Amino acid sequence: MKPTILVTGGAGYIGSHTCKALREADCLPVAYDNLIYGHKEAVQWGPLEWGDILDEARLEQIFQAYQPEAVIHFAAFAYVGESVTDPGKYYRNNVAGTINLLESMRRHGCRGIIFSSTCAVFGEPKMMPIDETAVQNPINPYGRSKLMVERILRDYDEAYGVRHIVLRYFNAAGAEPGGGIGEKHVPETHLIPLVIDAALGKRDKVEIFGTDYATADGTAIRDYIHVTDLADAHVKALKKLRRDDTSDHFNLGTGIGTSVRQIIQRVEAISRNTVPVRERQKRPGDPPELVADPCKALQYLDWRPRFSDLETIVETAFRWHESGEFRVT
Ligand SMILES: NC(=O)c1ccc[n+]([C@@H]2O[C@H](COP(=O)([O-])OP(=O)(O)OC[C@H]3O[C@@H](n4cnc5c(N)ncnc54)[C@H](O)[C@@H]3O)[C@@H](O)[C@H]2O)c1
Ligand SMILES: O=c1ccn([C@@H]2O[C@H](COP(=O)(O)OP(=O)(O)O[C@H]3O[C@H](CO)[C@@H](O)[C@H](O)[C@H]3O)[C@@H](O)[C@H]2O)c(=O)[nH]1
Repeated sequence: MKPTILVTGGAGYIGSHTCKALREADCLPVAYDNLIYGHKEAVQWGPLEWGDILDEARLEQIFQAYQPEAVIHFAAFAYVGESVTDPGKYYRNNVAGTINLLESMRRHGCRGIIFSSTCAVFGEPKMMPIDETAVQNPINPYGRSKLMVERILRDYDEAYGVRHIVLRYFNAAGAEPGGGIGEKHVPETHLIPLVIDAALGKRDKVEIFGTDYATADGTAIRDYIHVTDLADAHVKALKKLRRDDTSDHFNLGTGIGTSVRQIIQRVEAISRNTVPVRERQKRPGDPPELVADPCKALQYLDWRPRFSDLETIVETAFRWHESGEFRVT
């Protein structure tokens, strides 16, 4: 029997890519998603169970039906700006929803969870690159909701023996190299899909938020990590959880920073089109530079990014956006 893994948010961007990787690793991924932001067409490697993590009775049904060996927990709201204007929505979904999930796990003796955290838990770090010892001081409710869950996970480990691996992604990007699934957030706020849409003429321009940062070209620097590499890290984390039965946390990035202008140039090169830009003020709360120190993940997760060079990230994202839709590969 294949091990069953409950994947909350499995119809979303990173969740659907992880379901594919789980299936390739001979697991059965059960996607649990309320489809608020997910896409049922993205669920191709196991069943889709419609449901909300805020719905305790539905969670109970799912745990009874599948008795999952472990949970990979992506379901959350992730719009930083909205989290500032509507924090209650974020704490309820991201924090209260996670507590429901943990309670179901506890009741059913499910003792392992992999949690999607973010580099936003570090706020505006003083030292670059950011390793796992950096001070955690998030500057918006989204980042704080994720940090709260990190703390709650520690308490559940200590009190009930529920083990966790926290994976703090930097900027997820790119699309499945086979082309069947990719990034479709509605509304889209992420840089790479917006720049690609401008190159494809689906938007009239892209806005550059801040051109006077203290960086080489004045625009903000991020660490873009290919979604397929992130998916692989979840499979590796699952193996580690099984093997070691201890909780841990990892920063997931490449260690390489890329500026907004460098992204635009790369999209222009791949699309052979000019991307019209408009220079704007900095977006509030955007740090100038966020780059991971991935050494701990490289050493202890036995993980190597394979698709995260800028060329492959932009190329796979461009091909997927050009075709425009999910399809079975
Ligand atoms: N995309 C990034 O760059 C990035 C970076 C760091 C962390 N993260 C985190 O990774 C996770 C996945 O991000 P993504 O980009 O794939 O987002 P996404 O919106 O594509 O996926 C999230 C999924 O969760 C579902 N969902 C939300 N609330 C739910 C609820 N209450 N019950 C059931 N399902 C619910 C949505 O319908 C969606 O399918 C999130 O937790 C996000 O905070 C993302
Ligand atoms: O139209 C745009 C959109 C973005 N940016 C800039 O591009 C960079 C990347 O922005 P974006 O793609 O929106 O990602 P982040 O704001 O870095 O946030 C993402 O990455 C975080 C981790 O770094 C996650 O926690 C969030 O969920 C996820 O949205 C930032 O400097 C933005 O200011 C622009 O200049 N123009």
